[in-house]
Amino acid sequence: MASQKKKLQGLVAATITPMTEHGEINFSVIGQYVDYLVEEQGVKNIFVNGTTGEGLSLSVSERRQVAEEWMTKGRNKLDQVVIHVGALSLKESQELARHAAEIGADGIAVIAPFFLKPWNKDVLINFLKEVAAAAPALPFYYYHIPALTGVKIRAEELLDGIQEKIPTFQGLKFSDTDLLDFGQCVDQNRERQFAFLFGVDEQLLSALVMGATGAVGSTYNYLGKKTNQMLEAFERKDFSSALNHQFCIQRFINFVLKLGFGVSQTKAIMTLVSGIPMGPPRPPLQRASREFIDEAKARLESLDFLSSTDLKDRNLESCS
Ligand SMILES: CC(=O)N[C@@H]([C@@H](O)[C@H](O)[C@H](O)CO)[C@@H](O)CC(=O)C(=O)O
Repeated sequence: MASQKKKLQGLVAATITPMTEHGEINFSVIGQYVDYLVEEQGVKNIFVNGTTGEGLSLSVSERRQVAEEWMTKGRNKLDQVVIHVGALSLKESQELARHAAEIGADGIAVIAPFFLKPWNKDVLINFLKEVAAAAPALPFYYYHIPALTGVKIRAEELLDGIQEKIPTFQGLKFSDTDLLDFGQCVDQNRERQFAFLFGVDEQLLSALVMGATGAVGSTYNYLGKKTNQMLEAFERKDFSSALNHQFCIQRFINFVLKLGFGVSQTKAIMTLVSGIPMGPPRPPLQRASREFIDEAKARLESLDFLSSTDLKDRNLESCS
């Protein structure tokens, strides 16, 4: 059985994997990155080697090293470190799960295999169960991201009876816009202590209303502070403020989505906002264009999401 850890809640930053200009992992900035998340963004939980972390573009050896570095640098600073160990190969996934347990991670998450795909719920559960069994003391999270995996098995269906099959099952990371599916996951499991972690940052407020217990996302790397203000407003039932915060966040995400937004752009924005070099993404992804960076920077400034000192006076639509 999974050891009784504190339930994962609040914001969880889906960490970026920093890289050098030569495409190697830049371990040297991870310590600084931890401090930035904790001190500047108020985010103390991380999700390592997921989509944003380009986990599936790294070798198994690199994934192990990245996980170790976050564990080492996060010790006594972070609350929880969840490692994504999903892979196409069950063996690799199990190796990564065992490794996560060895280094003292707080949980593991797994996406559905996306090349030779599971064709129904039972087949998917069997795969997940084999991975979870490799780390029997670690809380297990299913990472539902159908737009990227192409595995469209509804999360509601998957959760039905999952704990009987996977005793360490602890929660769901739901990266999809289907709030009916998400709401039903919460509604049908009310008596269980699952974590329901929403993964579409621009819609988080709606998911909170549906019962999300936390959120995992890329924007919490640099909009964590802002999103925490929304969570606090929601907590004190100040829904009007919570909505203002969400709209503000939406203004930015909507803007970059229209320009074309993904992991490469997240790396560029994080570099801009934190000052920590995140480097380029790994091919096949291409680095964000100069035009994107300039436009995103101007938008961040106009929304007051960049801590430039001289901008306050000419702020047009400040979100602070
Ligand atoms: C498809 C995707 O990358 N979704 C992001 C969101 O945080 C997303 O960037 C954000 O909502 C903006 O659309 C996360 O759900 C991904 C994530 O948590 C991860 O990196 O594992």
